[in-house]
Formats: sequence, C-alpha cells, structure tokens
Amino acid sequence: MREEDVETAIKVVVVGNGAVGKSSMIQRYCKGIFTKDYKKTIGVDFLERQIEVNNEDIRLMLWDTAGQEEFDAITKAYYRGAQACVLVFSTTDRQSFEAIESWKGKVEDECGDIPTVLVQNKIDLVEDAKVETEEADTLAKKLKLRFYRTSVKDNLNVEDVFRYLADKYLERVQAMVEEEPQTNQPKIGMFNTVTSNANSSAKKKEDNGTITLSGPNKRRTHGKKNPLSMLGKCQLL
Ligand SMILES: Nc1nc2c(ncn2[C@@H]2O[C@H](COP(=O)(O)OP(=O)(O)OP(=O)(O)O)[C@@H](O)[C@H]2O)c(=O)[nH]1
Repeated sequence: MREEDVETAIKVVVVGNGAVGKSSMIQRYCKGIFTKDYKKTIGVDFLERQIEVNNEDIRLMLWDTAGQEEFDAITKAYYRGAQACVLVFSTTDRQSFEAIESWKGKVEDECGDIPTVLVQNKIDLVEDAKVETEEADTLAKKLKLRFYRTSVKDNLNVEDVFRYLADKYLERVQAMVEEEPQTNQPKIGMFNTVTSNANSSAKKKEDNGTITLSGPNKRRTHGKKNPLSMLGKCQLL
C-alpha cells in the first residue's frame, strides 16, 4: 500500500439529552433530509459523509448516541476513539441546556480533550425558547467552545458545525506532525477507512445487538498525496 492511498476519517460523536435533534442533525447532514417524527435512538448508530478539506478527502463518521440516560452505559463505550464531539441542546428544553456540562464530562472521561462544539438546535422555535441567548453565550465562553445556533428543520448552520470540527481536527494533526516529524505513531486516532459511499454505513449488527465496525480497509485516492497519511493507522475503538 502506498502512503497516498490512505484516506483520513474522523470519528465524531454527537451527544446531548433525548429529543434535542441529534439523529435529525446527522440525517440532515448525511442524507439531506428532515423528518418530523421522533424515534428515540436505542444505543448508537452512525452515518458518514465525505467532504474535502484543503484538497484532501476527509470522511466524517458521525456517531449518533442515545440521549436517554438508560443507555448511558452502552453509549459511553462508543465515545472511545472519538476525535471530535458535538454537544447539543434544544432551544425549547431547559434541562437539555443544563445537562451540557455533564455530557462534556462524560465525553472527556473517555476521549480527553478533543475538538468540540456547542450547538443550540431548534432555533426555528425561538418563540418557545426556554434558554436566554446570553445564557447560552455565557456557557460557551465558560466552556471555551465554539458555539453554533442551528435549525436542522430549516437547514441552518448544520454544515458549519461539521466543517469547523474537521478543520479543527486537521489543524491539530498538522501541529502534531510539525512537532514530531519523524514519528510514525499517531497520538490521536486516525485509521484506514472502510467504504467510500457517503451514505453507506460501515457498521455491522451482530446477533447480540452489538454494533461493530468492519476491520480497517484502504481506499485508493487515485494517487492524490495525503500528507496526513504519514501518521499511519490505529485502532478505532
Ligand atoms: N422544530 C424543530 N424540530 C426539530 C429540529 N431538529 C429536530 N427536531 C425534531 O425533534 C424531535 C427529536 O429529534 P431527534 O433527532 O430524534 O432527537 P435525538 O436527540 O436524536 O433524540 P434521542 O434519540 O432520544 O437521543 C423530532 O421530532 C425532530 O423532528 C429543529 O431544528 N427544529
């Protein structure tokens, strides 16, 4: 395998209370659709989308985790190996706002300090808001997080959230490469990728309901040089 044949993939976890719009956000971003129905996520699920950053193909693997506390034990295991995180609360749900710091802590426990954004979703329902604009701004400042207000329904700012995370992640990788140019061992996760279809899912549901990823695979990038490939590969989970 040539170095330039390795594609970069970023595992992003999307977390927050139930019904804030996590699944909807991922569906909007990966499939371009929005549905009004609420179907609570059981455990975890993921979708992926490929984007181009600095002339490189980057595959974002978006992990949708259940917001209901009853699934905490399962979902935490899936935070492992995440390289970026979206913390979501809803404009119309005060509790979901108050739970943000706790969600941040859960992700940090498993992943350490990874690029993270704070998202206030459902801003189309601003007339029903249970969170003041200033409160949300203050929380973002306190947690030192980039803050986006989105409406998945109206497709507002959703693209920006994931673009920011991809940029931020690549910035960190680049800084790491510059610091330690000789090393082949990544300090933060990167792995060879599985499939190339933006909407395809690389997960496999086993009989016991566990979702596992297929083993590392490579995808040709038609000789396009990928400077990130020098970091080699590592395990996803
Ligand atoms: N008005 C409005 N409704 C939204 C928006 N985003 C999501 N919804 C609705 O909110 C409800 C919950 O959305 P989900 O995406 O299922 O929420 P979730 O966070 O994945 O919920 P869990 O799976 O329980 O964790 C659904 O009825 C969506 O249609 C939005 O931006 N505006």
